Amino acid sequence: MPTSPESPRHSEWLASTDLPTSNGVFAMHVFRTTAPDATHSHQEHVALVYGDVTGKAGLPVRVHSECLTGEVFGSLKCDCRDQLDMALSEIVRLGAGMVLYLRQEGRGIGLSNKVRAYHLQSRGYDTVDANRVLGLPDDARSYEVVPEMLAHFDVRSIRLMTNNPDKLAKLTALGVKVDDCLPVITEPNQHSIGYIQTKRQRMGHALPELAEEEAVQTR
Ligand SMILES: Nc1nc2c(ncn2[C@@H]2O[C@H](COP(=O)(O)OP(=O)(O)OP(=O)(O)O)[C@@H](O)[C@H]2O)c(=O)[nH]1
Ligand SMILES: [Zn+2]
Repeated sequence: MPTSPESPRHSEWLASTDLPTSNGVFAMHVFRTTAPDATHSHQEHVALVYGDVTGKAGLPVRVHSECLTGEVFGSLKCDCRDQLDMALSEIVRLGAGMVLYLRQEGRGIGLSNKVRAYHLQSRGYDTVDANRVLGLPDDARSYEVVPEMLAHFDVRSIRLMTNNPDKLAKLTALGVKVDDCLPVITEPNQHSIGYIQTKRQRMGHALPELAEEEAVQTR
């Protein structure tokens, strides 16, 4: 997936190191958004790479958006951390792949807006309507850095680890060659089941219909 020499670059490679993790040893590469007009400019994004990916076609790739509340604090309101863990262990099982970790907190609306949306959700709004009440888009993410990150490793095509058809459409529109999608389906708990149902019902995610009693009970 070469980026054309005429197209503006949105990112640059900055640094890399080996990173031993509970799933195995990954190579961590840091990129920075550079284009002045790019959404979330000057953010540092990460490619977490496992195995030999150079020149590969059909490489398993998870394009993952930052979630401080779930991934750092263990919030049970979403499935982001479970999806990240699932993607990392699946990539290791498959022998090669990468997670592109993009700093687009709260589907791109930022941390404070996401916390405002959570406050509205505690008053009964779902995740889509909470954003709308705040005058924000349902999904403000952009993925311009993705083809450039993939081109850095000369990745030819990917198997996209997602349930989200909008993410697939946006990546394809940017020239990313997606051979197929690999589902990333997690087990809901009583705090996340409404959020996961909203993804299915209002955002078109390819997820199974769930009954409330299927949620894992937590404290
Ligand atoms: N605005 C908003 N963002 C949320 C909420 N819960 C999680 N997020 C953010 O949603 C992003 C993850 O998006 P999802 O739609 O869950 O998943 P996805 O990556 O688009 O889809 P998959 O690839 O199938 O996982 C992360 O940036 C989270 O911070 C919420 O209630 N409101
Ligand atoms: Zn989350």
